[in-house]
Amino acid sequence: MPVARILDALRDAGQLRAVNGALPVSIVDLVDDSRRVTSGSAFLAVKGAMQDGHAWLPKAKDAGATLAIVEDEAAARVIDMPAIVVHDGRRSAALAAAAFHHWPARAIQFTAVTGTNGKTTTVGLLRHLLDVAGQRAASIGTLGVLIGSAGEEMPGGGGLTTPGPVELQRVLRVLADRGVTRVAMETSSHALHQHRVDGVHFAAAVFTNLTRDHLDYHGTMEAYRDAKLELLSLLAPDGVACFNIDDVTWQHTVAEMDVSGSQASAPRRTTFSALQDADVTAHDVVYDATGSRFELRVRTAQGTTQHQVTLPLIGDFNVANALGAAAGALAMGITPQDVADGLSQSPQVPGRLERLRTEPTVLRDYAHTPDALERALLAVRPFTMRPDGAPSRLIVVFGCGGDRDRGKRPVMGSIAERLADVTIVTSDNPRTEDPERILDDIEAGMTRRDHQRIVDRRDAIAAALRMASAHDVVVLAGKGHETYQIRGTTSYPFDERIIVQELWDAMTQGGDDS
Ligand SMILES: CC(=O)N[C@H]1[C@@H](OP(=O)(O)OP(=O)(O)OC[C@H]2O[C@@H](n3ccc(=O)[nH]c3=O)[C@H](O)[C@@H]2O)O[C@H](CO)[C@@H](O)[C@@H]1O[C@H](C)C(=O)N[C@@H](C)C(=O)N[C@H](CCC(=O)O)C(=O)O
Ligand SMILES: Nc1ncnc2c1ncn2[C@@H]1O[C@H](COP(=O)(O)OP(=O)(O)OP(=O)(O)O)[C@@H](O)[C@H]1O
Ligand SMILES: N[C@H](CCC[C@H](N)C(=O)O)C(=O)O
Ligand SMILES: [Mg+2]
Repeated sequence: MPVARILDALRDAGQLRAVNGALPVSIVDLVDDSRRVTSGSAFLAVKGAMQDGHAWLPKAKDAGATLAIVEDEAAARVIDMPAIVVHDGRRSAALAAAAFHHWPARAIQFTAVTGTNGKTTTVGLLRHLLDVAGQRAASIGTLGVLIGSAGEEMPGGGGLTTPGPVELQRVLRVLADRGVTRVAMETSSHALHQHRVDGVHFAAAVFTNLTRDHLDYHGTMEAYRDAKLELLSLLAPDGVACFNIDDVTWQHTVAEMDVSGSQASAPRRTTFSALQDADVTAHDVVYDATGSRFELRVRTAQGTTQHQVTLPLIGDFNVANALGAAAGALAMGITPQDVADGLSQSPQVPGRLERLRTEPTVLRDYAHTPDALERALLAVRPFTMRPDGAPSRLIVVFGCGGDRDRGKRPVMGSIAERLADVTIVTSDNPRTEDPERILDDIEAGMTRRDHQRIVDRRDAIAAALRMASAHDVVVLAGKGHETYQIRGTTSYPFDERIIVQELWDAMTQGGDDS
């Protein structure tokens, strides 16, 4: 790939500061991690959240890198490495990667989904809606890269909700080459703050909700919100911002935009709501143990239309996610009737209130924030019932991830004991923290003292299964689709679908392996 193409892209974006030494005419690869350098590649040194990539320049050179892209001119000069010097390493990473992969985003129309919860579910619904409307669609997010309504898995994404800038452009190139023309993408606050998606212009951006998470990284809720709102600057000129106005933050944002609405800079926008007047709304919602039924109303300049939806996803929050997906799909030109029909045939989203077995009902769910845990437990409560109508029990097994926002732990402890009949506090992904201390943090928010504390998550699940009677509901919260548990810096196999099956077999076949 000619280096001139990268130089042009950086110059056009105002990022090029200087060129040092004799640059190679072409490079074979472009990477932002010295561990991925191969002979003849370019190494992008990024000043990261944890460390400064410039420190890895000598290693990159030893591994065969022939070009450095740096912010810090001296770091390359001192090891005599040809360098392109840029103003902002992070912004330049996304642009250089886009140029290296020959601007794959130009062949694709994008919808972004951001918010604390509901992103994975919403991009899954969008992928399905766009695909059944006849457009080859993919989604990128926590579940990886999935293509088509059935969600064919494609390797890539690097295990992040939003891939890093270099990986993202690589993935987009593969998708474009495979004929994908529509992509629904989770855009995390980390990604927006770190400019991972710069260079992608979104035809629609869906804002789901904003509740507590990631304060370890952003510091305050205001900074977290502002990171999410960075998405507005990535909207295409005629792009549409779709806001959930049942969320107080986004309601305020829309109100502020309405005040400044005459300004040319205000983006086009639509609103969605399950509770109040908006452009896309749900009426007469009826919930049951398999999903919900509602009337979808779509208001446009031409008037309002009504469409019946039978949504096969459990819980009121999934009605909100369906409305967000509907708003995004409508902004992408899908007709309201196709949206309603598509929602009624939605595939399940792995690990989101996913039923692993019945009698007792065991659900695994990805609730790892206070709001998600509350919404998930409230959604399940109506279905805890014996055949004679007497209540049965809601048993929750949950923990909190290590090396993540500590402040959410006691809040989640308090929510669990308020909303579940039995709470078993256990580990999520402890990462490099002491698992017992994480449990201490959770318990600090609990006052009832009648919960169980079982640090080993497999043992905790076994205890829940042992105590559950046929009509009880067990919710395994926090790990959802994950098939591993991170202890220290190692990922160990941990698939709750398999674990529940194994434990159940052991219990019912006489042996108890817990
Ligand atoms: C805090 C954070 O967000 N870190 C992410 C970020 O790293 P960074 O750019 O800040 O880099 P860094 O770790 O400080 O290192 C600086 C530079 O040195 C380089 N390096 C580092 C070591 C080495 O040996 N050689 C080397 O070249 C790194 O590749 C990097 O370019 O960008 C990298 C990709 O470009 C990510 O891999 C990395 O994810 C870490 C592993 C992570 O755990 N991230 C989580 C918190 C995250 O991003 N989560 C969000 C949101 C989740 C959600 O709400 O859904 C996500 O999008 O997944
Ligand atoms: N709209 C919503 N509001 C509140 N909670 C939700 C919503 N949608 C889903 N949830 C809950 O949050 C969990 C995570 O949902 P989902 O994976 O769709 O969100 P996400 O934003 O992609 O999460 P992550 O930030 O981890 O990628 C679900 O398992 C469910 O418990
Ligand atoms: N995207 C989220 C996922 C959290 C999943 C949960 N199982 C945990 O490990 O805390 C994060 O990286 O914070
Ligand atoms: Mg997600």
